[in-house]
Amino acid sequence: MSQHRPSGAPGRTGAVPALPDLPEATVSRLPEYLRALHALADAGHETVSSEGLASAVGVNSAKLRKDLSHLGSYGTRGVGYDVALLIDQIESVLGLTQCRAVALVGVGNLGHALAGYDGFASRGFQIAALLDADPSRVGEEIHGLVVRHVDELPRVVAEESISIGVIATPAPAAQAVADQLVAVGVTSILNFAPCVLSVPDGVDVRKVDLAIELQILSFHEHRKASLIALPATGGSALTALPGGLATPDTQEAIGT
Ligand SMILES: NC(=O)c1ccc[n+]([C@@H]2O[C@H](COP(=O)([O-])OP(=O)(O)OC[C@H]3O[C@@H](n4cnc5c(N)ncnc54)[C@H](O)[C@@H]3O)[C@@H](O)[C@H]2O)c1
Repeated sequence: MSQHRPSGAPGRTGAVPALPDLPEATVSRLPEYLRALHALADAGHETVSSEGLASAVGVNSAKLRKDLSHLGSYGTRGVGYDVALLIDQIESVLGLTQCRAVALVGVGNLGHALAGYDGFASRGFQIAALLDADPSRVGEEIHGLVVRHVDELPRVVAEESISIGVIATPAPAAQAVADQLVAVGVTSILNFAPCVLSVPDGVDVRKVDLAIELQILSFHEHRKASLIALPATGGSALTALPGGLATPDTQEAIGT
């Protein structure tokens, strides 16, 4: 779901060693491996087979081995992967060895829910600033953070060393907010507004749209219903929908 990811774009610090330019699909699966590995570690497992980890994540084991080979991680024959080591490797590649400060712009219904969510801290992210354009929201305290006016963005980003911006404004305001974030040096944006953002080279944008995910699930529901409705005549079931759409991978991540 990345809207823009120029290869080799420098990060803000520019001080990190060169990392392999991994396939985007691999990058999107690494957080899922990480989550499964943390669960295995919490349950006391020290090693895991590629099949075990693959099934915990819901991918096939060949894909998992290929993904992990990009990290130089091949496991040990007959033993599998060292859970703690693999956690370290994935966290290192994802840049999760440091806590990243996040600014949330737009503190309405969705913004409130995000601001109140405890789960980011344990994954290496700290919501360090809440900003909104509505003066009536400015000054409100949510989870110990006071909402500030969006005009304060340049100062807040500098003070809090913000590296990631989250946009939870209505769609018509989102591009202007993205422009403001970029202007103050933010190079990664997570966009919840249902619109496509235009950003310069070197800025990564990911978008989350639950309505789109629901529409994809709607397709699967529609397809399953069409298969059930087909008479058992021996014809190809996949002709029930236009183009014989085969969708083998029905478990896709939402991309968060
Ligand atoms: N991605 C998803 O799955 C998902 C789910 C729900 C909502 N949304 C989207 O998230 C966005 C927020 O939804 P909501 O229900 O919280 O809306 P909301 O109206 O409750 O909140 C939006 C907030 O943005 C603020 N705002 C408006 N313009 C601004 C600007 N220029 N700078 C800073 N703040 C500004 C408003 O003052 C308000 O507080 C919408 O675009 C909505 O479509 C996405």
